[in-house]
Amino acid sequence: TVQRYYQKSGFKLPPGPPAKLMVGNILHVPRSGAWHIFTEWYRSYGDLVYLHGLGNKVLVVNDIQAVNELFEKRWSLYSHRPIFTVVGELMGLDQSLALMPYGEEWRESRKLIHIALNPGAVKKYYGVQEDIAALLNKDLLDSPNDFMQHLRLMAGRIVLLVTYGIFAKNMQNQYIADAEECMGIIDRVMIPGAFLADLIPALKYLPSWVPFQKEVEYGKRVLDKTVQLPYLYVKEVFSEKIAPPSLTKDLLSLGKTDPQFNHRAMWATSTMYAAYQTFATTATFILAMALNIDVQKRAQAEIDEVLGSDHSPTILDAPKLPYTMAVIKETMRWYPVVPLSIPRRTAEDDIFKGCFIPKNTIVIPNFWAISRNTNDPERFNPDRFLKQDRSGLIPDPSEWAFGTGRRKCPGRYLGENSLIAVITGILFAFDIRPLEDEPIEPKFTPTNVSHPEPFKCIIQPRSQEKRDFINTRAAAVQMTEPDVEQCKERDHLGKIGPVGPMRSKKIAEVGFAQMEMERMHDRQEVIET
Ligand code: HEM
Repeated sequence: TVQRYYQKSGFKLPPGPPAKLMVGNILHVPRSGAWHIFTEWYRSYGDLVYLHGLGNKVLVVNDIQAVNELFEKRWSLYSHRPIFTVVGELMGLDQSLALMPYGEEWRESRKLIHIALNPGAVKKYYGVQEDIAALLNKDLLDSPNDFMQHLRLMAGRIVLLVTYGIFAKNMQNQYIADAEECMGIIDRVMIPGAFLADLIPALKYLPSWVPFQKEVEYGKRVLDKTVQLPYLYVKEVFSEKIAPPSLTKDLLSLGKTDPQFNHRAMWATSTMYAAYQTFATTATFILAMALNIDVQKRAQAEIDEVLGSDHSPTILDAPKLPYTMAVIKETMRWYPVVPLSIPRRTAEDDIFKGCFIPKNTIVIPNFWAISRNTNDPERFNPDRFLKQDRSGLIPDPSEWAFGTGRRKCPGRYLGENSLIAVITGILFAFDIRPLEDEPIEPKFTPTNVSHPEPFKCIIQPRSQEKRDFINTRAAAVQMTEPDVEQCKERDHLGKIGPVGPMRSKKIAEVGFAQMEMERMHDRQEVIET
């Protein structure tokens, strides 16, 4: 079909690596960490790289101007999401705002989430974010070697507090544990092509008897729990008039009771997966600081000079700390944690830069290539964001690392504030350095949200005074975890029935297709090597 349209339109498809054999070149893309190979292809083929195979069409866009032109100016064509057969259709995640197709339901859900996440509304969470940053510092003081775990808890705590008003004492908190499990699954399966059923949706109807179906069932169960339980908890305490401030409380206060609203509100508030991005960015920051002591010292000197040593930074101090803010921007540029964003899908055929882009093409903005499009890209250099004349320089990551156009990240203000609270708080209190006998080799996970692989470094309070300060500040935080018994699945599940429309009855039949395609994939590799 592509060929026919292409001939009819008289325009060429964008360039790309040649399709090979039956399965085409999509299967040549590593199933994860694809941004590296995409960026190599960018160097060979240019801003637009086209891949196709098995009836799938993928356009990788490697240039920020081109991404803006498509997603902002041509939003009506470029605001759909791909159909993720496995994680979306089969597990049910296509009911969430992030994967929903563009349209009325998406608009209504986005309006709801905007109530709590717009630039004005997020101000009411400054205190919560600063308190969580203070608790993080206390955890880093008590067990610095577990810093990755502490960053995870910090990120989960912020999203849980903002969306549901629930404080989590530790990672064993039921909601955090469910969300972690859920995010692990999403991360593994959300890369297009991670499951071959995503490439060949029709195969989900083939008969099957193998483990893939179990993964789908399991994923769906975990997703249901993660979405339902905290929402239902807030509903319960809201009816008792004891719900603390939160996005869910704001929505329940609208007084709508119809099942459609309930369903929409529950899915709109289920943004726990967003905690992963905050965790990934702060972990990247720790890594960058351990590798760039001079940058760290300069930011600490700025914080000391502007704020003195007995006043921990607040989010409102950000404008007074330009170098520290440049460190945050450079962290987001040096390693963009969502290197391929969340892809889009074309609603209709289009012509762009003299090339034909067919309807239903998956469009992937390659943030990784964009982040490398600057002088000496591997060097961690915050100064690149301080130059007076920024023309010709890489744009500020807040203009691209959260996406662009109508589906740009609605959590960006909240996310940026979390980064400010946490990063300035750590720089204020701690020195970070590598172990003397164990140099750090930076490695990142090849997952959809990519973060540093575990590494070792020393995180120490900068002085006895700072140590005392960390303890006093953390002791001042007044938060308690709600009764865990109320979080238990048995209290809530089943009260409102299935979370969404009934899913395909053929779920049980996907496995065989998956296995068959895996075998084809393996065979393909054998043929090529
Ligand atoms: C450092 C933190 C974060 C980064 C780097 C980030 C990045 C992104 C990116 C790249 C997208 C895709 C946008 C596009 O298609 O153009 C996105 C979407 C989204 N983000 Fe974030 N995000 C962050 C934090 C958050 C937070 C804290 C929340 C909510 C509490 C959130 C909620 C969402 C939602 C709901 C979407 C889907 C929007 C839609 O499809 O309409 N994000 N984010």
